[in-house]
Amino acid sequence: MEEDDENPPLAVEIGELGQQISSSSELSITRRSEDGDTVGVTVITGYLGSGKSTLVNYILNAQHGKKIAVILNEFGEEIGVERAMINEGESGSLVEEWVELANGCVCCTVKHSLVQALEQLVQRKERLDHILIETTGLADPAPLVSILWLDEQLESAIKLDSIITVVDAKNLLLQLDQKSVSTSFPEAFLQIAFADVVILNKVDLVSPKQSEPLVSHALEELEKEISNINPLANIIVSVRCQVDLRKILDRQAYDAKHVTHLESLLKDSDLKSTSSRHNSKMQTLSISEQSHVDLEKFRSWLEEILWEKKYGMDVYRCKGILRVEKSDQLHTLQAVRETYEIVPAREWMKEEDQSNKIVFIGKS
Ligand SMILES: Nc1nc2c(ncn2[C@@H]2O[C@H](COP(=O)(O)OP(=O)(O)OP(=O)(O)O)[C@@H](O)[C@H]2O)c(=O)[nH]1
Repeated sequence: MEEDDENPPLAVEIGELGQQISSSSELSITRRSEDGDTVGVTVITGYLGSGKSTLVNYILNAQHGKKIAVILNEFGEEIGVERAMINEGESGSLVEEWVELANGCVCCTVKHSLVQALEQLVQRKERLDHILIETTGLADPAPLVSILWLDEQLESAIKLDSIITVVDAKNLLLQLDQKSVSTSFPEAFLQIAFADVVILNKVDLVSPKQSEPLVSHALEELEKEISNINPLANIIVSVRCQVDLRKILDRQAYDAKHVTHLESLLKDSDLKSTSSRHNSKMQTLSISEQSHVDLEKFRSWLEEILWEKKYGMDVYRCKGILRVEKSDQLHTLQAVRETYEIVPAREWMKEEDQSNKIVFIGKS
């Protein structure tokens, strides 16, 4: 990139490779912007070639009036290839600011770099509304989540907004059937299991020579397969990732005070436990229980499951709504792997079903 004296590109120096951050408490992203707002971070994951870059480009070029920065991380690329791009909002014009992420996979080797890149972007917060992180080959977003999903009390300047998984409609079933080398599941499973939103992309390539009813049947099957893996994810069907941005940005999927992400739990009084036909070990377990829970006992029980794997369960994702003893507040439960949070969200409404509802997504 050419340097221009008057308007030099902002290249962000990133820390050394291999510097690991083991817990979110070591992080230093604690500055709050002057107006007190936090910047939402959306993690975009998905199988090779599913359409992640297409989505990022679509978001950057859309006329949404938001200033959005993107951090790109491509495993195995040369250092210097990656960049952060910022959409200047109103005009929709792109300003490229280069954030050079060191070579490596976000989930293991460049966490520190990522944190620094985020800090650099947040420092210039007055110009930013949202940050996208596009990842490649990220089978397990849990470590990333532990970086981004910070407690509000830490006064973080950034906030995990949601995890979006882009899925290739033509190849999904093949990808689910693939043998995995590094984990006990093909990575396509894990990416869907962790997603808050699944974009079922490339639907134009699903049986294009067949008649319309057959195509919609094929799509229904795909949606069913995704729901079997993760019944809590919102599924959006797309061609070239042209989606309604209101459905993917500002989801606030991890914001305890924002319970819309748990709408499906509230609505669905009859959640079913499921398992994917492609890998019978990947399961969803749903619990619905009317009695109030003792919060301390509940925490111990949950910690036994998440931390001690007491019942042999390996939980990737868990969401729930709790009816807590001696409280008129609906409490929300969120867990990603071992990290969990239970927070009072709002008062129960008289007309709603005041049951505890919990969904576990995982193994065994
Ligand atoms: N036919 C069709 N092609 C698409 C669609 N979406 C994306 N593509 C094409 O699929 C190819 C891969 O898309 P990318 O956006 O680069 O996918 P990616 O997930 O970023 O790929 P990697 O970075 O390699 O993981 C490109 O040639 C896109 O133009 C779609 O909905 N339909």
